[in-house]
Amino acid sequence: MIVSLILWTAPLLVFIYLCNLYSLLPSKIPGPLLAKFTDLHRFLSVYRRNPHNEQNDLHKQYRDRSDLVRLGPNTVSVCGPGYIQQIYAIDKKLPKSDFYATFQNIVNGRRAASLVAVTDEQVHAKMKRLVANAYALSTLVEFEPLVDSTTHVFLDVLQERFASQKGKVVDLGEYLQFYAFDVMGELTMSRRLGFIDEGVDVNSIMKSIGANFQYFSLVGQMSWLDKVLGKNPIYIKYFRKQVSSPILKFAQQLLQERLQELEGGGKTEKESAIGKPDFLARFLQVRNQVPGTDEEVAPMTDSLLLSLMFGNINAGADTIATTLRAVFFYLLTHPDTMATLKDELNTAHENRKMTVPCPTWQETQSEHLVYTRCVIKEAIRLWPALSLSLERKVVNPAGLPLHSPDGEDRVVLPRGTIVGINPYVLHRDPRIFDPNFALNPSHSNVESFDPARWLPSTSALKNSRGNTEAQLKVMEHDILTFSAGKRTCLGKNIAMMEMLKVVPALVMRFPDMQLVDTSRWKVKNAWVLAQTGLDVRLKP
Ligand code: HEM
Repeated sequence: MIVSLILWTAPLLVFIYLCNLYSLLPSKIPGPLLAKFTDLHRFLSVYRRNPHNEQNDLHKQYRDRSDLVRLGPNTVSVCGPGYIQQIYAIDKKLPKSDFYATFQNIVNGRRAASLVAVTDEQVHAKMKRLVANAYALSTLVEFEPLVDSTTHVFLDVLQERFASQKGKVVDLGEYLQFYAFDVMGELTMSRRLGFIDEGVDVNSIMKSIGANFQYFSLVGQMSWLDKVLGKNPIYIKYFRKQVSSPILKFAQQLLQERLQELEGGGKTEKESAIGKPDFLARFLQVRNQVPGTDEEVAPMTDSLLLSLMFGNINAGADTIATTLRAVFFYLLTHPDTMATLKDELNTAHENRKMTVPCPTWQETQSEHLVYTRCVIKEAIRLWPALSLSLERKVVNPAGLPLHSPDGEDRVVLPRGTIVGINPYVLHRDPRIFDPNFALNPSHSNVESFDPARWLPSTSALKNSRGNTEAQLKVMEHDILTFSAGKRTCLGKNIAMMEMLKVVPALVMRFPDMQLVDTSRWKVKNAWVLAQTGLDVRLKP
């Protein structure tokens, strides 16, 4: 009996011993037992589509011992005040992990990485130099009319199809996604993708992007899997379509049309091709200006143009849709917050401080819409659209030193470690987002939706929580929804503008909207923290 027990357990012990050798991490970093030996732990967590909550629970469980939690043999999740700088600051020079490489597209048999997915930092720097201007704050004013026009169509369609019939229910979550995709189509290539008008997922574009996120978020946990599956050279050579995604096909078709205008057309066509206020025109202008031989920038090839267009829609549509769904779910389940918001919007409108239905970007930044900004800020805190660890790889042979805020807990993560912060988890750390936590640790409100936490102590609003400027600054600095450092979201300003326009527009147009049934609200994390079941009566 004892012999057979030894025979059975010996291979297991050898396996555990070998795995431990493979693991690079200092043993003092706590975490689940399985994560010590294999990435299967994090793979299964994403497979269950609930890694945000599971990782949040792990950090809560181990917080007394460490701000670091082991998610795999060489993967660490970090949560605590002050770590964003220690990991994402530009001088840390940590490249993105192979998780992102799985997100790279295949165009004509070759990898075509979008800005988000490129892992070679030199290639990224060259690409970014080419296009950063197109995303600058100064271009917002030019993009504004494109957002406004789509918002007007959106409101009219909702009115006509749903609000005009008392009691009719709309899947607002789905329509917010139609809206977000159409705005990105308009901004990128001056063409709505047709979702709002048709009221359906045209050419299954949304479905296909959703399926990509589901696949990549999963294989990204064991990135070698992608090399034997989707990026397998034999599969790519013999079985994969030249251009696989419907949105890539659509973008390719529009790119060809625009290139024909530019190359074959007369003077006016050329001017129109390059003079449009969209991203594609800006990218084409760059192509006209920058000679392809300059070593500091990447040549603007057709394939790069396509990747940039695709990247915009991929990065900017589902993220905004998810955030807008969260905003409306929170508003509709928090009547007091909704009432305060309506009050602010009505007062601003009556005092001619806000254009209706869409406030201008300038108006959204004014003191008259301070609570509106707090609502969005609180939604992106509790519901960061991308809710997996934003992984980076330690490449410095000396490793990456990390220390707790008081400097007492110090660790050096060895070269080869994958380290990251999950915004969903960080944003629930009461040490950062509940300034009263130190005084009253058993009554933290960090998990509740409370826009007033962002109001300064000087605010005249009656429900101000009275946070000091210094406390607010700490909170602002630890918001990671749009990432940080040199890989920060380039579309952040555009995203904020879009949300700060459409939320007031919807609330003003449909002030009596009601949630039909909260039990249909379901959440699945495929990197995008997507929800379904936001059924609403716009006119009860
Ligand atoms: C609520 C909306 C959005 C959220 C939450 C969001 C979030 C993010 C995050 C977290 C990253 C970095 C990922 C990482 O570090 O691993 C990122 C990158 C990026 N986003 Fe966004 N995004 C949003 C909207 C947009 C929009 C509207 C656009 C385009 C107009 C856009 C374009 C990009 C691009 C180009 C990058 C890559 C930047 C680089 O690596 O240099 N995003 N976004």
